[in-house]
Amino acid sequence: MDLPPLPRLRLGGAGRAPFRRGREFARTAADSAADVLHPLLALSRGLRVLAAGARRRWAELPGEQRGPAFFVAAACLFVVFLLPYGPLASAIGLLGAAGWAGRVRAPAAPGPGADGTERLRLIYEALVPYFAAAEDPDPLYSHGGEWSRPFESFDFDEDGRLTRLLLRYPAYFTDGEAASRARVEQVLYAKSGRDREYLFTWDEEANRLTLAVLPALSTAICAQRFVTAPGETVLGFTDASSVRRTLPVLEGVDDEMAQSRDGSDAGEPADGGTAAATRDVPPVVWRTGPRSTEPHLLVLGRPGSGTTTLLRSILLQALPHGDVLVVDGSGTGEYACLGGRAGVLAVECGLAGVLATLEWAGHETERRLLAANRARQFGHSPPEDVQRPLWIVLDRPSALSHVAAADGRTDPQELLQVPLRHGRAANVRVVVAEQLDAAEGLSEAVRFHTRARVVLGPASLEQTTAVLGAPPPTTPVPEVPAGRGYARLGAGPVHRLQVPATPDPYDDATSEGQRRAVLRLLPGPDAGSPGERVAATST
Ligand SMILES: Nc1ncnc2c1ncn2[C@@H]1O[C@H](COP(=O)(O)OP(=O)(O)OP(=O)(O)O)[C@@H](O)[C@H]1O
Repeated sequence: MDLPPLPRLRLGGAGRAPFRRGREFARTAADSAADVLHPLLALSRGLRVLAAGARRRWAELPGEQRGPAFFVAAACLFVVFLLPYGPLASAIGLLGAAGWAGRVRAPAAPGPGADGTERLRLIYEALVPYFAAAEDPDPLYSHGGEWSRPFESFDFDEDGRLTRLLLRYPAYFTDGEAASRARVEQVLYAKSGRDREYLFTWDEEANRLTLAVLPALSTAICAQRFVTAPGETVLGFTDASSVRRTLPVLEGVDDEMAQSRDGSDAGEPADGGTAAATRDVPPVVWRTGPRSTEPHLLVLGRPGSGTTTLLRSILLQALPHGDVLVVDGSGTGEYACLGGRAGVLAVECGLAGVLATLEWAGHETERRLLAANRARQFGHSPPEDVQRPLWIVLDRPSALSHVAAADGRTDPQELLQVPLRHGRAANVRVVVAEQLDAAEGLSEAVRFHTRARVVLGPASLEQTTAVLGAPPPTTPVPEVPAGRGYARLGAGPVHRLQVPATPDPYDDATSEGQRRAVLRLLPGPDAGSPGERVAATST
């Protein structure tokens, strides 16, 4: 038998209306009264404060001084009474003082707490040897000194850990010298906890240094079509403070796959993790083309740091607008997914094939250069095939150089001279990835012409500085995820970088979501064989 429905409760019934109106009237009246009485309340509070202060002073006064003090006060009152407008002026003065004393003060900002104070004191003491000078008559930093003087502001997180510190330092500190800065940064890094990444910002004009804890860069961005202009390649993503631009990207493709498998349309993924969502993220964009000052790129990293992944990501972005030649020096078949695709002229790993391909690339660069020159002489724009970029992508060329030297053949890197030297005018871009410990095997031409640089994975400060030509602005990362590193384009600033995950779709370890994301970006099969394409382009 079905249960009968419960009668509906009438919560907002007509009988309650007079009560509600009465309550609203009482609230409005109370608010108005509070507004009108607010100055009076402040004055009475101020008078109470003044009276309490006077009582405390009187109580603190030694007994023998009370008589003279009373006499002086009475004399002053008498003089004021005799002065024209004296009583009125003193009444106004008293009301002013009461109003000031009775004003409502904003609650004081919460302090750093006992642990935080101790941490700040330790940091202060550790900085004394670097910021103190014996000749300074009024040192900002001295042993046992007051830390709150130079430390202008600071923030702690909910665990009581320092997240930001703004400090002053004396003008005589040599903040223009990298070594002096590095010493101070090292101390702050050690004293604030080595398990986080810090950004140091030196304001040399104002003698101020800011330490800020950086959040980890997102590792949930996978290969996808980025919203970029022609000639722009996204190397990865960085901090919002580092670049002014953002790109909308889809984050968490694995979650998206989990949802589509479950049939759920949106919201929480099946495992309770974060759902795939579009976010605006600051990118590191590398601009190539005839006007680019950094037409070629060098990527260095330890084995497993993600250099092949970055090259794959660049290739997938290049393919819709250009032709690519891939030289796989390690010969592990990590570019097999590109074989036979439209726009892929060749994927070579054997020495003979690599030499033939690079020789062709040299001639093709010269042909493009001549065609572009001729068009310019006649005042035309370059022919269409010259405007279509040619990408020469080499992974671990030093391994092939070694094989060539052992075999008495031409070094493949020698064949890169023409594309590297004239690539900018001929719309040819060279991308080289090499392992850090084999960087000495790179030719002079590669080192000289690759002005866009990326370092991935764990690397010492010296190594990173040597590759980028400038030290990174942040401290080493405690745990480096694959594809994490630094990028520098020409003489620009050094950016933190996280490369979008672009795994080999034929690798068994690749997740289903990422495999599909990469396959979706691959062009369809080429009509002719790769060899035919190279031959056709060269004629
Ligand atoms: N940006 C990234 N996000 C997620 N995983 C990544 C990223 N980059 C690399 N990986 C993963 O790290 C592993 C190594 O990457 P990769 O093969 O690109 O490194 P590598 O520097 O080329 O090393 P090796 O020369 O040994 O192949 C792979 O499993 C890859 O999927």
